[in-house]
Amino acid sequence: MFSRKMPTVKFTYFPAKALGESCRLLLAYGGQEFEDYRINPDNWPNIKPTTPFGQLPVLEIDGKKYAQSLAISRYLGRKYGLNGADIEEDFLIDQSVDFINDIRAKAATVQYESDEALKEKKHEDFSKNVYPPMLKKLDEIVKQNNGHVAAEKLTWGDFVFAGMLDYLKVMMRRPQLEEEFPSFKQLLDNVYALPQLQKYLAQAPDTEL
Ligand SMILES: N[C@@H](CCC(=O)N[C@@H](CS)C(=O)NCC(=O)O)C(=O)O
Repeated sequence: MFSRKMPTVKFTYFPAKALGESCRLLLAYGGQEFEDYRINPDNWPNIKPTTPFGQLPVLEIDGKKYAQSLAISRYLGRKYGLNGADIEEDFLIDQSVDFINDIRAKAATVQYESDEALKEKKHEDFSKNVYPPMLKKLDEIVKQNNGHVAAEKLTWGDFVFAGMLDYLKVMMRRPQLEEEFPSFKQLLDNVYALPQLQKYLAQAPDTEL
């Protein structure tokens, strides 16, 4: 009789949701026990050289390291049956996730601008000209997919959106985003109400982003 040893799983990220939360949520969804290692940012210079790309998050399964938040989310999504039914659905999930990541990247150019005057100027410009059409498009996609990012069903792409939303809200300075777009609230509810997530959510530290 073979007995399969449970893998040792560790997920390392900063003490934030941001790019890490979709992975944590997916591990919880998969019923995978894991060490939720939220590093003290003071230790980052020591940890950085041990990571595959000098960045976090990093997932470790029995010592093997997996990097890049979206690649990890896609991998866990496939592992736990949250991918598409065929390559057409997989494409639609990837397409929406890439678009969500485009929104994040735009907002990050403002958030991480070091020149304060330029930052404010950019924020004003993006709030008027960049975010509204992107958010409108995402709203259309989520409405067309009945509260999901693609394929009219729960996929790993929904976890990417749900995990990243607080980060987007802070960077875009739009705390009322779900009120502005009830479809986003529907999507969040579709993820956060999942029974598989309740144990994780009950003990996860509350972080702003
Ligand atoms: N494309 C990467 C980006 C990762 C990334 O930018 N990580 C940031 C934190 S959110 C980081 O590690 N920053 C510290 C550094 O680059 O030294 C991913 O999605 O995982």
